[in-house]
Amino acid sequence: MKTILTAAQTREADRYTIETTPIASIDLMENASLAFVTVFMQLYPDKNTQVLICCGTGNNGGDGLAIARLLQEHSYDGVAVWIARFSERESDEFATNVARLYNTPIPITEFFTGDELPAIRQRVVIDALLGSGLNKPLQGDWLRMVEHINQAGKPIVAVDIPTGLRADGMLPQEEPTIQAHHVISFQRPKLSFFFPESANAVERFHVVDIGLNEPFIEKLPSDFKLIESSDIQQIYRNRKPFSHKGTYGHALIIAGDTNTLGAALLACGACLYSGAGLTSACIPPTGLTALNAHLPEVMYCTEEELLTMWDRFDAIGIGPGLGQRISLLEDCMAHTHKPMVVDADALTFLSQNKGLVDGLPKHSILTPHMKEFDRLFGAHDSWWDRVQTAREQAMALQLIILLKNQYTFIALPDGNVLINPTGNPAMASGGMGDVLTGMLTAFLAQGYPPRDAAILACYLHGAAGDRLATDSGMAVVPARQLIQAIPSTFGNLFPPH
Ligand SMILES: NC(=O)C1=CN([C@@H]2O[C@H](COP(=O)(O)OP(=O)(O)OC[C@H]3O[C@@H](n4cnc5c(N)ncnc54)[C@H](OP(=O)(O)O)[C@@H]3O)[C@@H](O)[C@H]2O)[C@@H](O)CC1
Ligand SMILES: Nc1ncnc2c1ncn2[C@@H]1O[C@H](COP(=O)(O)OP(=O)(O)O)[C@@H](O)[C@H]1O
Ligand SMILES: [K+]
Repeated sequence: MKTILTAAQTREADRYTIETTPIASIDLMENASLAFVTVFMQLYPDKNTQVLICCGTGNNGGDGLAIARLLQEHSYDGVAVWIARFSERESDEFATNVARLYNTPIPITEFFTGDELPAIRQRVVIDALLGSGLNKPLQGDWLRMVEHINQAGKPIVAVDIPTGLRADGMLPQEEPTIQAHHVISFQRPKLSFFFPESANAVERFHVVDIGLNEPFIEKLPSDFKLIESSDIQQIYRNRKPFSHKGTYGHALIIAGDTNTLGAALLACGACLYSGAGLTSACIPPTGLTALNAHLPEVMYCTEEELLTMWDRFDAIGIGPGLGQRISLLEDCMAHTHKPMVVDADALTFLSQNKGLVDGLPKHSILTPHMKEFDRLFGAHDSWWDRVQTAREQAMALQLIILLKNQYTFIALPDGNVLINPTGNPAMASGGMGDVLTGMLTAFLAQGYPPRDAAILACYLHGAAGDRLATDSGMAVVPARQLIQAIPSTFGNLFPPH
């Protein structure tokens, strides 16, 4: 897992690296600029691309100047530089890079307060106006320049962070920023990239290693950790020789009502395809034919039969499409003390009966989307506040709260908040959450501790969606199709020995 840093911690890591390694600040800037250029050249391999690099006079601007020089050295002949001279101050590294740039043929135009800004004719703009040194909202000439660049309608590639965007997670809704198509960020993604309020500023981000001291970074205190594929490799257990269905647990999905049976089928399908040894479905009798037709591997269980069967299940997932059958949640809580997965209608029921939340088995996994979360824990104006509440409630209630979004936040009882990096907007369609519930239940049934089950399910759910969107070119990924992609996603990540 990678620790996500605040802007202040990044400066600390910067300082520490310079003090303890034989590398000068200007060379660190050169590393960063080289790393930027490597990714930029993959994005825009045509060396005839006309590129305008807009620089401030701090270190972000210093990066921009070095990038201009490096692109020119790589035979990009149409590079031009603008320098925004709206501040008296310039950093030492900026000054060094200006001097270096004057030894090249690259045209440089400087703009002072009130200067008119010419039309932008280049094909791509690199934004190196302000970086993580931002300490107030944009205004005056800075704001005018940022709006001018956005209005040019050209693809923008931001250096480290789009100008105007705060690095940390607390983001006011209305602050103007550069609207970047790509952000090439140094060493770590900024925390703000994972919050929906940054959607206008960041379309896609890439992270490049610039050589900051990793052991130092990983010791810095942070509540936020980014899940990586190596975590999944560590957690996931391949299926064993001589194992049988009993090895992989018996999962129960309590879901569906007369008109919402699809949700139950999706959750059961996901549970089956995620490797539960046995899957049982407690659905209404009207759904039996559909269950047999669509998922013959899944067993049916009536509400009455449940009364004598609770002990047979290794894990229970409850809620998708449960509708009027919601009293089953209380039955379930009365009879099982194992961590369970609580989703959808079961969450709504909890928000109407808040006293019940305390009675959930410890380390149960709650999977609210934004609206379900706010119904349960109160309205929130920003995602930062919502994530803070998730963190506090996960600790107070000793539950795992999966706050679902493009980047799902996994708030753990120990106060850590894990961020899942996989998934994409092709997955934004009904039933996707039901699939996640099925996956979570399957991993609990297979004996993964709840924290590991949460990490595995979120990561693989998103990774399956990414495979379909990226490798198979699907613009929209229906939930049913995602289920079918689960086994091959496992297979690709963990090839059998
Ligand atoms: N850390 C690393 O690992 C490495 C970092 N590197 C690079 O350094 C970048 C950070 O550089 P930085 O600290 O010089 O700040 P930067 O963003 O250029 O701002 C400059 C000055 O602008 C000002 N200012 C602030 N807000 C403002 C506003 N709204 N409107 C107007 N002015 C505003 C403020 O000065 P003040 O106004 O407070 O005097 C601030 O000091 C980082 O993003 C990365 O690109 C790499 O080179 C290599 C290694
Ligand atoms: N833009 C997106 N990028 C990645 N994942 C997404 C995106 N939109 C939705 N998802 C995922 O799809 C699921 C949606 O859950 P939910 O809203 O409960 O769906 P439903 O109730 O229709 O089953 C979540 O796991 C969420 O992370
Ligand atoms: K920038």
